[in-house]
Amino acid sequence: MMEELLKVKDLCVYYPVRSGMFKHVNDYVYAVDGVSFDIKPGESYGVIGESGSGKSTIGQTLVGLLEATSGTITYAGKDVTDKHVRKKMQYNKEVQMIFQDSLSSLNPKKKIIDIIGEPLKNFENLKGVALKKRVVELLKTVGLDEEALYKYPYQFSGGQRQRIGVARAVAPRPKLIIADEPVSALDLSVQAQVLNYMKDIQEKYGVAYLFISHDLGVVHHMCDRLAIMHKGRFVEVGTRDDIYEDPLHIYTKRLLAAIPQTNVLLRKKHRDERQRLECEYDSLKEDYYDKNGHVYPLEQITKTHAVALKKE
Ligand SMILES: Nc1ncnc2c1ncn2[C@@H]1O[C@H](COP(=O)(O)OP(=O)(O)OP(=O)(O)O)[C@@H](O)[C@H]1O
Repeated sequence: MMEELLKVKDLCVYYPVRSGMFKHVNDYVYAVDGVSFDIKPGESYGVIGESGSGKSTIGQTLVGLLEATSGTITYAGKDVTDKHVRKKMQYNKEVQMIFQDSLSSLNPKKKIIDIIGEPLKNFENLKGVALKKRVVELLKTVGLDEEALYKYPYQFSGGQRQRIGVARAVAPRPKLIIADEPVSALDLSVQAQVLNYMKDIQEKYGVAYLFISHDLGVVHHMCDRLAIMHKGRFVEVGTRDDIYEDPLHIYTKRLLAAIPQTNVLLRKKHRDERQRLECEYDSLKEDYYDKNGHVYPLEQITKTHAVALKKE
C-alpha cells in the first residue's frame, strides 16, 4: 500500500483573543479543532468550506506560518510538528505554498528571474547561466516566455502573476504544494488556464496538492479526495464521487444545493430542495439526525460510518 506523504492527526489551531489594558488572553478562536487527514504522493486532496471555516489556518500551519496548538503533523514518516525538526530536514524545500493574492505574495521590488530563482539559489545553489536556464524552463511550464525574466510583478495580469506564483512554488521540486484559493481572484476563463497548468505540473513532476477552496467546481476538477470543513472541523470526508454524487452530511448537501441550476426545467425543483435543506439546517444545533433517527455528530462523517450506522 502506498505510504502517506503527509499525515495530520487531531490538529488544533486556536487563536488567542486578548483584551483589557494588559492584553490578557481571555478567550480563543477555535479556528481548527481536531482535524485529521492524509495525503498520498502525487494525490490532490481538497478542503472545501465557507469563509471562516478554518481552511487557510490549516494551510498556514502546514507551511509553518502558524504553530499548531495541539495534534501532530507527520511528513514522509517523520513528526514535523516542531519547527526545529522541520528546519533540520528538507521539509521547507519539499512543501511549498501558492497564495490567493499573487500581487502581495510576489515581492514587488524583485524581477521575475530573482523571484523564481530565489529557491533555486537557496536550495540548489544554482547561479548564472544554469539558474537562468532553469527559470526559463519553469516559465515555459506555465506558458510564459523568456521576455518575462527581467520584468516586475506589476507588469503582468492577475492570471500571469498567479502562473508566476505556481512556477515559483514548483522551482525547488517540491513533493507537496499547498494551494490556498489559488484561482479565486481570477476570471473564470483564466481560472481554467491556471488550473490546467497546475494539472500539467502534477503529471510532469508527480507533485501532490492540498487544494484549499470555497469553490465546489474547482475542487471537483482538481481533487481525487476531499473534506468538507465547517467551523474548524471536517464534517464529511470521502472520494470525489462519494461527496458529489452521494453527500451524507446536511452541510455538504446544503453546499452542493447552492450551486446554481442551469437547466431551466429543474430550477424550481432545485429551489424547493434548497429551501428544504436550509430549513433543516437551521433547525439543527450541534448534531444532525437523519430520517431514521441516527445521530451524525457535527464531526467527520464517512461513507463507512454511515453504512455502519444503517446496519445497526
Ligand atoms: N490572526 C487571527 N486572530 C484571531 N482569529 C483569527 C485570526 N486569523 C483567522 N482568525 C479566525 O479563525 C477562523 C478561521 O479563519 P481562516 O482564515 O482559517 O478561515 P478560511 O476558511 O480560510 O476563510 P477565508 O476563506 O475567508 O480565508 C475565522 O473565524 C477567523 O476569523
